[in-house]
Amino acid sequence: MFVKLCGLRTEADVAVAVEVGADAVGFVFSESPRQVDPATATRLVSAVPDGVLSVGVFRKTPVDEVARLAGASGVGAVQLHGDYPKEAFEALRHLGVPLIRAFAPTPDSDLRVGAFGEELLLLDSPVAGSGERWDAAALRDRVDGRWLLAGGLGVDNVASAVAEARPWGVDVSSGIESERGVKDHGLMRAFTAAARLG
Ligand SMILES: O=C(O)c1ccccc1N[C@@H]1O[C@H](COP(=O)(O)O)[C@@H](O)[C@H]1O
Repeated sequence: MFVKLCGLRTEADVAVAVEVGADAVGFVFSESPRQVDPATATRLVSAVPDGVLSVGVFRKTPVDEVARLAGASGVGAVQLHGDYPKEAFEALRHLGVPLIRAFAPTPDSDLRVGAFGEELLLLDSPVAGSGERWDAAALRDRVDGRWLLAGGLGVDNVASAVAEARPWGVDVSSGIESERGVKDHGLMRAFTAAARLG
């Protein structure tokens, strides 16, 4: 089970994520209570060791700005969250890093991994980063391959959510916080362990 811990803001957050065995860590570049400025992001990315994927998370940021920020910070992957069209993924291909297509699925969504040229699909609740739980059980018959489940996951529900939806991995932000934007290191550890129980 691939585990991504998202919205990290301090070096201590990164150190704990690495220690508890996260596969990926996310840094939010766009407007959010978890936003990190470019200099902080660059510093945090450089603290992520080989073998752990550092992901730059973007929502509503223009694509040329995404390219500039991702390139300058050295992130190992780019997550485009929301309504980015296929052309946005094509425009970022030159960065040479894996792209993650993240959105809230509707009955009409194209759920084929790679449909927009992405390496990973991330299916989330309607309001990204809100901690809102949603019913993802029906997805297990609609999507397969390298896809991450996100949205309202926490220590108490991640194992059952994984059993129901059968994702390749999980992603979490709110469920590992003591307050919005502040990571709880105990919850980061407990979440990572719980995600891998099933
Ligand atoms: O976490 C944010 O503030 C955020 C901002 C902009 C785009 C995506 C964001 N987070 C993503 O939301 C889910 C986690 O949601 P939850 O808080 O666990 O419900 C995850 O994909 C994050 O990358």
